[in-house]
Amino acid sequence: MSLLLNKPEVLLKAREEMDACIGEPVRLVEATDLPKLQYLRCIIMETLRLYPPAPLLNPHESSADCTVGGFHVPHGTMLLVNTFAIHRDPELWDKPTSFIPERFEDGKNGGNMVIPFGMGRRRCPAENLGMQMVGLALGTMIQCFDWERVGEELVDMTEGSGLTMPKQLPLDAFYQPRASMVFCLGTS
Ligand code: HEM
Repeated sequence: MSLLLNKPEVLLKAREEMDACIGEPVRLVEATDLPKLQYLRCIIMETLRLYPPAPLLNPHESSADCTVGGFHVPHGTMLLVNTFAIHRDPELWDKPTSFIPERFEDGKNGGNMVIPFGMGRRRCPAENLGMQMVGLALGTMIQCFDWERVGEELVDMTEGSGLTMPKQLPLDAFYQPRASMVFCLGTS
């Protein structure tokens, strides 16, 4: 949400995709809509690229001698994968620190590695569940509310301390229900 508030044109594009996908009669976004909401998916992937909740994957241990990228890795070596550095490598990514969901459009990402869920046998077993949960939560917020920053200045994206890359300052934003969605939000 913070990244979207700093780039309202991205928020608008996601909203347009959502409205076009759901059509009439208007209803809340559902899990079955998510495969069609490709731009929403790009936003989530770009967010996970910039702010992977596990910037350093769990420590892994090599179970056998092997050679990876020309480096000999003996059996029993502890391996720490720096997802944060891989996702922002300036030799791989154009404008690595910029939020550009379009880089994931049409399934393209320049062949670069994006591994917010890890990889291999110990990768997150709940990747699909995680993507659905985030897709539905973010999708509903985009679909149902109009969002605005509290002032002219951009949302401060400074990272706080912690294992999962929390923001230093919690997000403050103005939001109100969209007139067309009020009936979906319940009034009792
Ligand atoms: C956006 C949401 C999520 C992200 C970004 C995420 C990311 C990760 C990462 C990076 C790992 C470590 C992979 C590695 O070390 O190679 C992991 C492991 C794991 N995750 Fe997730 N996860 C998410 C949601 C979930 C959810 C919702 C569940 C459970 C319902 C879950 C259950 C697990 C489990 C059990 C492991 C350990 C797998 C193993 O060691 O074999 N994750 N996750």
